[in-house]
Amino acid sequence: MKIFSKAQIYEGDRLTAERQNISSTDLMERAGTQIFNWMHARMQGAQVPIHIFCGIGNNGGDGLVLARHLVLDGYNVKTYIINYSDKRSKDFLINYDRIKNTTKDWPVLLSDAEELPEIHPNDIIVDAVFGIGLNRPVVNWVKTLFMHFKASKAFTLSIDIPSGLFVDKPVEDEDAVVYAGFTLSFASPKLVFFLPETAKYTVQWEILDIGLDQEYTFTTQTETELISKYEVLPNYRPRDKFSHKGQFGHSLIIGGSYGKIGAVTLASKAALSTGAGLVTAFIPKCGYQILQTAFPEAMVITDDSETTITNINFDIEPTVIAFGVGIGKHVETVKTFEAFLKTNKAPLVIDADGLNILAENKGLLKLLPPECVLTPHPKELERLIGAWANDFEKLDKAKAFAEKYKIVLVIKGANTITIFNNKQFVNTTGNPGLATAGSGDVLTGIITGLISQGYHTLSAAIFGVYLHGKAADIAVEDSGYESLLATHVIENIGKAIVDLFAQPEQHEAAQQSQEN
Ligand SMILES: NC(=O)C1=CN([C@@H]2O[C@H](COP(=O)(O)OP(=O)(O)OC[C@H]3O[C@@H](n4cnc5c(N)ncnc54)[C@H](OP(=O)(O)O)[C@@H]3O)[C@@H](O)[C@H]2O)[C@@H](O)CC1
Ligand SMILES: Nc1ncnc2c1ncn2[C@@H]1O[C@H](COP(=O)(O)OP(=O)(O)O)[C@@H](O)[C@H]1O
Ligand SMILES: [K+]
Repeated sequence: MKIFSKAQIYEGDRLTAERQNISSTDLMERAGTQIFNWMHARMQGAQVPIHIFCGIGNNGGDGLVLARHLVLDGYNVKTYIINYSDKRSKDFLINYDRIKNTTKDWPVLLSDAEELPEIHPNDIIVDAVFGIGLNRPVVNWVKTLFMHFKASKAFTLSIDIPSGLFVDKPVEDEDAVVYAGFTLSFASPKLVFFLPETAKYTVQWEILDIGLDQEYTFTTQTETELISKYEVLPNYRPRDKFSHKGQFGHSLIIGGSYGKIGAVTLASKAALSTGAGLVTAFIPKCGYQILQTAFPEAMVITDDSETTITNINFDIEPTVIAFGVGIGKHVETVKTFEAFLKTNKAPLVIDADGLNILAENKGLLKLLPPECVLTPHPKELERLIGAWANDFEKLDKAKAFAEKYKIVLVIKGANTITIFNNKQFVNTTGNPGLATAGSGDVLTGIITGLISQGYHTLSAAIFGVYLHGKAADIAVEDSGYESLLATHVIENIGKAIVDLFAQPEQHEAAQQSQEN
């Protein structure tokens, strides 16, 4: 799913109105009505007090449309205008008149923190104070209002985006943002729903289809894409009936050191479980028996050294090479890595201490093959690109770094973001169970296994991150977060692949056809 920028959303609104020959007021009516439908389907007329807080722009206008429909359907509604500016938008004003003509219970005007209404924990708050038009910090009394929402413990439904949250800037004051239980967003989800510093402002979100011009939504190129099953499926490479293992490539996993042979075992298993034709592990001598016993499907080549990688030397022709899991940063390892990079022609996936070696020897970066995959967790990323002040700066620095070295950069975390060529792909699978030893090694193996079969490195990174998260999502159904082991993720890669082709559950299918 595309994540549109603020400018693209405004342009989509404008073009939709023009091409469908409707007014912006009609579009707002659609938006507010969709929210009403969503609430009505869930509330079925329940007389829970609903407090609707509307700003004076179009987000507030959406809130007024919703309020009018709820009033007309007999709901228990109280509407407030948050009068933070006298520059009311045209469509706000039209809907202000419309609600005044609908009910004698006119919206209450709030202009300071003295007169905030009482809100009980079982009430519902609808937050239509600010939408994507927020462009400067909110004034103090509006911040007090947002803190009042939070203190009330009432369920808060935000329209389009939690008020106080910028679409493209970091939050400066955490109290000046609404904490939403749910956000109903138009056009596309907002990037801030997925970033570590701002995801907490909405527990859940959903997109409401307001019928934006389809040509515009299909053809507009976005900087950010949200990756779910429907984005990875078109890149899936089906297998031919007569295919043989020679077609699925040979993965070489270089890594391990004394006490860290498990990392290579996990990565090797993951590569083969994702479909690599052959896997060879290149490890120090001490790991030979361990690996061959733990994972007989893999072949093994040993280094000259007993405990570390000191001399990368092999007589096979790997399709892809992974470097770094469990490898350490021994001076000899760094030397042999440099020598290896100077002659290597195979696509590369670099993880763990492989990344730390790059960070400490930045000259090596220019030796990386084009479209090489790097999979740092946040600490490794910081070592590579330096510290950042906020999530936006992190992404900017990461994009510049990826661009400079022409690499595919996989920033691991709760919503792993893959960066390539100034585009960012935000993953939607995975869960906190993955915060466990070895889960990153498994990801390295999965991505390597995909490249081995002929996936382009970028597709392999995006698809691999998706499969890794999905396998973990399936695994936690049995294990719970706490008991998830990296091994369980490997065991469920198969189910994650099968799930790509699963038909939606009946209720999902019904919901989808309703939305269409
Ligand atoms: N396709 C779609 O997505 C559709 C979107 N729609 C809806 O429109 C919403 C965007 O509406 P919007 O542009 O009117 O902006 P909104 O957020 O209501 O803010 C209002 C104004 O407040 C101002 N302002 C900014 N910061 C401020 C501050 N700190 N303190 C005080 N004032 C501040 C600023 O004006 P300024 O004073 O800078 O001139 C701003 O313009 C969008 O989120 C969605 O809900 C639907 O209706 C139709 C389809
Ligand atoms: N809270 C979380 N939600 C989703 N995925 C997570 C979470 N925490 C970690 N992960 C994923 O788990 C993996 C951890 O990788 P890494 O930190 O390298 O682990 P290790 O070094 O133990 O192998 C990454 O793919 C990351 O995206
Ligand atoms: K809002």
